[in-house]
Amino acid sequence: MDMAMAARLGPLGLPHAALLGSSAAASTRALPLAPSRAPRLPYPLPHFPTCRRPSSSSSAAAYAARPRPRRGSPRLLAVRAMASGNPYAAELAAAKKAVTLAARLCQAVQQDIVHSGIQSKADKSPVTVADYGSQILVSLVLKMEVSSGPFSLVAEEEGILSAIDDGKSKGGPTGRHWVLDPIDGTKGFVRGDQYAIALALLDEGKVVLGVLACPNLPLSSISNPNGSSSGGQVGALFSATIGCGAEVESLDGSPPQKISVCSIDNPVNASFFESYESAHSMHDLTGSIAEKLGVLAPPVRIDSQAKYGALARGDGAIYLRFPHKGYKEKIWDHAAGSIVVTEAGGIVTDAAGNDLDFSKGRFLDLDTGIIATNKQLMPSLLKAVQDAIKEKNQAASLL
Ligand SMILES: Nc1ncnc2c1ncn2[C@@H]1O[C@H](COP(=O)(O)O)[C@@H](OP(=O)(O)O)[C@H]1O
Ligand SMILES: [Mg+2]
Repeated sequence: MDMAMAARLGPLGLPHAALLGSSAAASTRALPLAPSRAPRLPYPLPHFPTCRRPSSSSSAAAYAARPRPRRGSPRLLAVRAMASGNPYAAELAAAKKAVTLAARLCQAVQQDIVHSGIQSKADKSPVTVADYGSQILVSLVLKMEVSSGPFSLVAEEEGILSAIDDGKSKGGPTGRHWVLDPIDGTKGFVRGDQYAIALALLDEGKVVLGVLACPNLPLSSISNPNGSSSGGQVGALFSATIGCGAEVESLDGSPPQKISVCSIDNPVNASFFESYESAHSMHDLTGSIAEKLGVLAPPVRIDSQAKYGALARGDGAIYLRFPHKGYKEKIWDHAAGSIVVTEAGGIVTDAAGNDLDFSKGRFLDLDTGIIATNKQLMPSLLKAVQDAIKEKNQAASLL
């Protein structure tokens, strides 16, 4: 970090109120890091409906039933479990608080970028401030709110200030690791379009919790192809915990609503999401997959894991992601989004139909692509994907 950047961040590396702007500074105050009155628990419990009990044969049930290390006082764990039935309730509440704060910072910076036309001058410093500031806020809130056990954060930004040096963690198959993308969809962020603050928790190599703050996503559903709003409330916070389903609420704090993927079983009625950036996903291949499947609607191209959120609440039926050869997917680009979709009843796999494996460190061990849809469409989607890839490879071998 250079000195100019350090000066723009206040003490402790927290973004200076002047940088946030008066409204953002006021809203930061409205969401205090510590409760103003002494509650019986050190954090407010979220209003979760009791978790559904996964069937005993499911991997979620086996996972939930495994012996787990003791974290926090036994009394606290008991109170938490009785109150919500969600063993990760405290972590979920902290994660929501963290990304909501980070989203407010990002919103203020994005407005500055869009209004000042900074992007055309190739001045990257506001993006850097939002990226680093978002990570600092999330890191500090998690540390303050979930203090038991060692703190491990796998994040996109590594080694900025000591406050976020935790982002260096390598992740892996054991222990607990927070996984953070402080601004996912940076290109969309700079353009004034969609982006997300994505935070997940890995426990023994599995994603057990995910939250996605999508400040520019309409709260109810996407009403036009680039994901922007044509009126109505904007700013959605998706969340999911393993075995407990997925929810959406407004970033301003409306009560959470359960969400589920669409139930479309005929591809003719389906639409599909993909990256806005053709450099991130091969639009020619996704077009060919859609054609083989019989999808008639044009692709809905939006940036970031907002796609996973939109899919999870049924705004569209399919998400296709096929990076160009040699690209290695990062765990922070998919951890939060994938659990939001699977807990909403969807399926997320690689192009061969295998579950994504988040236990291998900072990267996902795959190089073919990622697909997501509902259970009804997945078999025919997989076939279309494999046929399209085969055709593309054959065409390439003839060149
Ligand atoms: N060549 C590439 N192929 C695939 N993904 C890429 C890429 N270059 C960057 N990305 C990833 O794509 C993410 C954005 O995904 P999407 O296309 O869905 O908006 C980026 O996240 P960041 O913006 O956090 O860096 C980045 O991690
Ligand atoms: Mg990203």
